[in-house]
Amino acid sequence: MTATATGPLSSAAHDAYTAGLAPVLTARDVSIEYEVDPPVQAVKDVSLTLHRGEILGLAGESGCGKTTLAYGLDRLLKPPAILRSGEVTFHDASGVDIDVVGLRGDALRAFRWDKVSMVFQGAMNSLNPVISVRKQLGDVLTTHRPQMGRKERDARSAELLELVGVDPARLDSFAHELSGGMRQRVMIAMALALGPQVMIMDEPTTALDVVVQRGILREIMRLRERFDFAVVFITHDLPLLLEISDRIAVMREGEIVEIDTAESIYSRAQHPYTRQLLASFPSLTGDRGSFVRTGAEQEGAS
Ligand SMILES: Nc1ncnc2c1ncn2[C@@H]1O[C@H](COP(=O)(O)OP(=O)(O)OP(=O)(O)O)[C@@H](O)[C@H]1O
Repeated sequence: MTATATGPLSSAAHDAYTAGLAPVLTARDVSIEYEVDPPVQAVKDVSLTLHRGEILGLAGESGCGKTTLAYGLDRLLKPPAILRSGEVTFHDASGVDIDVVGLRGDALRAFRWDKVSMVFQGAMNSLNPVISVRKQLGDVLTTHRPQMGRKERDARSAELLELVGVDPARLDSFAHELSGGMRQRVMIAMALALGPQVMIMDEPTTALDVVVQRGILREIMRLRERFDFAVVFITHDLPLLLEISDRIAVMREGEIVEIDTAESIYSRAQHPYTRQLLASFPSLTGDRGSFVRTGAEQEGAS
């Protein structure tokens, strides 16, 4: 039995877990290709439901298609990438379903950031070095909330920095004056700015040292509790995903081969590839425990 023939493997515990949850984003049979020579089928017939308020971890080795899928869900694909087929539906909190693939122009711009925001791989390096944090946060608000006055924008920007654990006095700082951890927190503040219902985080902390990474992850968990957005969290770091995710989808060569609760993936993985992936992290037999979820240790300086 292959995943292609049967769809991803999952357990009865998974079905019980998802039964009571409301979907916020649904992908059906999504296929994405890079039109190069020869063409690369980066995502093959992926179906996936993200539920309101959940953290879904996307695991799999480099090149398996995680980033491409994430970009597809948020309509951020650029040539030579093309969404060959499939549907993506956003189930808005208002009760309206949005056909994401069909969005064009202003409707597409309003959807991105407003409904689904993204923290990119290496995002901390994409802050503009010659523009203050105030202006960069302010620009997101000016573009998407044109009715906001300057005072209101400033207040919201300060509030956003506070939310991500950065002193609002930093509003007048420039990127080069901030540590890597702070810059990444500012990027998360930007992603939070419009109160999205989904945040896609692609390796958001990989470039940071472990202590700073932990601090930021705990912040994301706290914010999720408070604002109830769903998170698609992408990383190679399976041990980390096991700690922070409600569910984990395991990708291999463009397909999701297994999707289950973090608990089931950890203790009862069914797919040989998932087991192989788990076995490749010796730390999983160690004592990393529930460090992020419990926040049991002191947050480091970041
Ligand atoms: N611009 C491109 N042109 C051609 N092929 C590409 C392009 N970008 C990605 N690919 C290919 O698409 C496949 C999926 O890549 P993708 O970056 O989505 O994987 P990933 O799992 O996110 O990897 P990583 O963890 O290294 O970011 C890979 O085979 C990759 O080589």
